[in-house]
Amino acid sequence: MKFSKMQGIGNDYLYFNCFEEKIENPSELAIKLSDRHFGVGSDGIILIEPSDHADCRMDIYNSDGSRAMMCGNGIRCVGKYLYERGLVRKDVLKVDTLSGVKTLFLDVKNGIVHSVKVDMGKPVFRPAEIPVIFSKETVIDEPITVDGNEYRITCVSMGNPHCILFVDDVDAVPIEKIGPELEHASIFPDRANIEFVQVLNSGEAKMRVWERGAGETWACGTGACASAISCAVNHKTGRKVKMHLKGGDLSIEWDDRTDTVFMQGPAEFVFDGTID
Ligand SMILES: N[C@H](CCC[C@H](N)C(=O)O)C(=O)O
Repeated sequence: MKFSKMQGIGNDYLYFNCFEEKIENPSELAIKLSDRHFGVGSDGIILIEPSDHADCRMDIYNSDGSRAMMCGNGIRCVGKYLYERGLVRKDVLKVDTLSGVKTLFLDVKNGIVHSVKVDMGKPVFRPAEIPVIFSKETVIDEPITVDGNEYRITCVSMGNPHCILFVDDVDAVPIEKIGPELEHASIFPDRANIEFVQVLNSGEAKMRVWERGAGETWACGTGACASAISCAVNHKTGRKVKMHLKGGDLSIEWDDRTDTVFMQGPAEFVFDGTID
């Protein structure tokens, strides 16, 4: 099996070209290969598959083997992979995912994709569709108690579930303790990605993420979108936010006319490999 290791601001996955390879049990493979001591080391694996209504289909599995609906950092890498490995020769692409078809706008110079802008679709606030078990119509700055600890949360789906908490200092968050407690909280029937956000000014925020099925990662694209939206709905920033993550920055814009969220950021190859 051939794979390409790629990363989007430090959120690293192993990519398999399923136009050429057949992957039998991706969940088991994700667990085995993601291990940073006994495997290749990654936050999960991503399958690039044929599609009859898009340029390809993206299927993502977290490092714990769970299948996810969408991956923001991953889809930018898929766009770069398709273009630079010659599967497509255009700079506007459609990638199908379990949360619908996304449109990608590639910034190409001399045949190299320098950054990718993704139409991430519309945020979803209805608890039943996130999903989160809550009695109100939205979960915006709501108090909850988990394992005896009080939190104020904002929940939104970007095709996958996100729970955002605002903090004064992201670097001081005991993420290894709070992350899994909230990821597995009973109010999240499908678990959730947990983001901790420190607002810097009306156009910038710093964040850390405890990802569902992967633990703390260096970045989460859907999480950056969910965090920027949460900043806006809580009146802490405007609708254009530069999100500073451990692995780098993402530019997020929530269009007030179309309700659409755009995410722009880099995508990089690390190395190609083969597995016997
Ligand atoms: N852990 C996520 C999937 C990966 C998303 C993330 N890496 C991104 O860039 O959006 C979930 O289970 O919903």
